[in-house]
Amino acid sequence: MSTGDTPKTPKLCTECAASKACIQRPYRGARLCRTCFAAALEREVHEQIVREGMFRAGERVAVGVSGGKDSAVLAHLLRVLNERHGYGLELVLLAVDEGIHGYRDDSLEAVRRHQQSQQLPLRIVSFEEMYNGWTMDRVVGQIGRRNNCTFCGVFRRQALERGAIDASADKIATGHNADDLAETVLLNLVRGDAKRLLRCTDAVAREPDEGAAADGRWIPRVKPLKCLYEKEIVTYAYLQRIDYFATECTYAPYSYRGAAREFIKQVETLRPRAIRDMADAAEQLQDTQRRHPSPVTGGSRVHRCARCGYLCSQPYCKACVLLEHLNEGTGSLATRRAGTRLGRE
Ligand SMILES: Nc1ncnc2c1ncn2[C@@H]1O[C@H](COP(=O)(O)OP(=O)(O)OP(=O)(O)O)[C@@H](O)[C@H]1O
Repeated sequence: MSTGDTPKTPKLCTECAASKACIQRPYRGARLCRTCFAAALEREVHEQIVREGMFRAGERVAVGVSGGKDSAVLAHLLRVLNERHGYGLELVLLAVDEGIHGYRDDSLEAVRRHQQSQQLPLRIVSFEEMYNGWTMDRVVGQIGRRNNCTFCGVFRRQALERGAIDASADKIATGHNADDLAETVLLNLVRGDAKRLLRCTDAVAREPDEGAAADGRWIPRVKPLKCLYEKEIVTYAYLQRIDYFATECTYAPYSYRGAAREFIKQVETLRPRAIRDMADAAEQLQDTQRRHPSPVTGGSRVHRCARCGYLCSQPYCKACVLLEHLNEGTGSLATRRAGTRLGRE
């Protein structure tokens, strides 16, 4: 046999030193086998939940599910950990139908399959019902493909909030992972939004954000998967045979976030730690700001939107401003003016 044909010895798991490693963890570099990896990931998410004091016994938690990998894994993990560690939570799946034909209708099928496999109650709310017939397909029909993600993000945030209130939930859990957080840090940086930069990596939202409250209630949001890399979530889903909808949103290629994602993926290939380090840097800045508060990054005054009553930092909330523009046929101007005042008022 020539040297070129020498079979490679499989790398063994650094934890048990017995089985073949299936993944190299991007942050600390450990190579783990299937069993040790799944155990480590579940332990880390549990530790994160406990460390951050994410939940209290008896709470009803609305798990935001889109049919994608992150929220499918989140729903699975919360159910498993809730049973294993006796958190005492009541879990309910909450899906928002943004009205994107050929994307959300298919991914909602995956959500319905998750409901069956997880045996959890499911609630679906839609843009069409909440925003007077404005599905994302209609929004794009008016404003085109550029900037439509702004509408989707603002409306979805409020839709999740309203759905959670209808479900009498105490918390909203989302499947944001470390890659999502790194993208958000970068986007806030390039937008020059120092306030959001400091709080965008919180595992538990500490204060209400735009659109994040109604009827005097504020439902805190939690991100139990914030330290996991996308690659780890995909591997875990594969190992646990969690099925999910893998197609990208029809409108994603035109988004600003898409550019940030590509950049971060490139950086990750050179330095895998970079993803977690970006979020850690934002957290360190936040710690410094708490010790030495500055007017630039301090909390903004929050009050009720004069139209719908949701909390906002401007006279009207962003959802109302965007909706008003759509109704007047000036949606493409809206992203420049969102958060200021309504056209006629
Ligand atoms: N249509 C939706 N309905 C309910 N929750 C949603 C919806 N879209 C997103 N979310 C929540 O917000 C999180 C982050 O959403 P994002 O748009 O970044 O999708 P993602 O990173 O592809 O996540 P996923 O893999 O779960 O789709 C999701 O994990 C989920 O918890």
